[in-house]
Amino acid sequence: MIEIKDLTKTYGSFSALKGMNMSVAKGTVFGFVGPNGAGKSTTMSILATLLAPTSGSAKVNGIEVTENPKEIRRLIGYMPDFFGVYDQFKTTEYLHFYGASYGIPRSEREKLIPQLLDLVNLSDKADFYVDSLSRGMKQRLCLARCLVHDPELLILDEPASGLDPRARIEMREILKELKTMGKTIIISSHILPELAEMVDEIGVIEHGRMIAQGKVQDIQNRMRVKRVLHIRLTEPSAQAVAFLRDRTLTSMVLEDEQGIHVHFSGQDEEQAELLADMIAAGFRIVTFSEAQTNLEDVFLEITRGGDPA
Ligand SMILES: Nc1ncnc2c1ncn2[C@@H]1O[C@H](COP(=O)(O)OP(=O)(O)OP(=O)(O)O)[C@@H](O)[C@H]1O
Repeated sequence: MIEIKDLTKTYGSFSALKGMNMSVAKGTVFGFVGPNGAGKSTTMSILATLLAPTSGSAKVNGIEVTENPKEIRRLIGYMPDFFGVYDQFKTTEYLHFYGASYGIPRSEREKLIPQLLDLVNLSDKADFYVDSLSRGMKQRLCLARCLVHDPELLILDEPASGLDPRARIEMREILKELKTMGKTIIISSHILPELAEMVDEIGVIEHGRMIAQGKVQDIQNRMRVKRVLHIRLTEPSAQAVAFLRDRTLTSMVLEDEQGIHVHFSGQDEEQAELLADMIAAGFRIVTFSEAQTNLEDVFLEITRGGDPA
């Protein structure tokens, strides 16, 4: 659905994108993550045909975005990170306005708009002024606006930003529904653990380059060069700490009231060996577990610098 190759964007002498590569298959929900200023919005604006790239290629459904922007706009629904919502309109009028802009006849819009309002849980606000909606409701209305022409691809720039936890959950539920409808969705966010639950793939962008892309689990596995092990013995043991510090695959061995925490750079086999060796050495182990890493840890690990590959 999306194929980006060597995409660059410079603003004056500043390079916001320095050779972006990214591909997203049809039907995928793709989480676009990266620190502030990494180039997420720039990439999304180029895909949405609102910004011209400096060089490189960005295709949606095989069509170069710069060559046929009109066709691209039929294919995509774009939700920017900042948007205005014409406060003097009522919710229904607002959607009629956008529907009409896409050339959808009134009779069709009359059927479509109640369905869209239902999808984004705003049916009870159909006759309210946009001005009177809460921020979360306005975000949902904006999402409905993106769906008016039934686009295949949704480009959502931080759709959950500024929402309270409850409103974020509501937004997540709507996105899940859109996924089941077969839409391809690119969503940028800083709320990474939430993203992990709903995306099929993530792409991590830093300093204008994609530094890791793949299935959430694969990236997590790749990044788990260092596992954090937690070992609790029947009683604190300076010998166990010394034993662990002596091993080649361990680092940062620390003991606190919860037990011993140790960074471990081996894989499953070596981890099993470590446990067996500790038991053989006579340490009385109560628990030996691996701390779960989540997407937040992965993100921090990756963006700490360097290419994880
Ligand atoms: N119009 C512009 N003129 C000059 N620099 C710009 C312009 N737009 C963006 N930039 C710069 O390009 C870089 C990438 O910005 P972009 O908005 O794409 O980042 P982002 O990853 O979306 O960040 P955030 O998470 O903060 O929204 C930033 O350093 C930004 O300051």
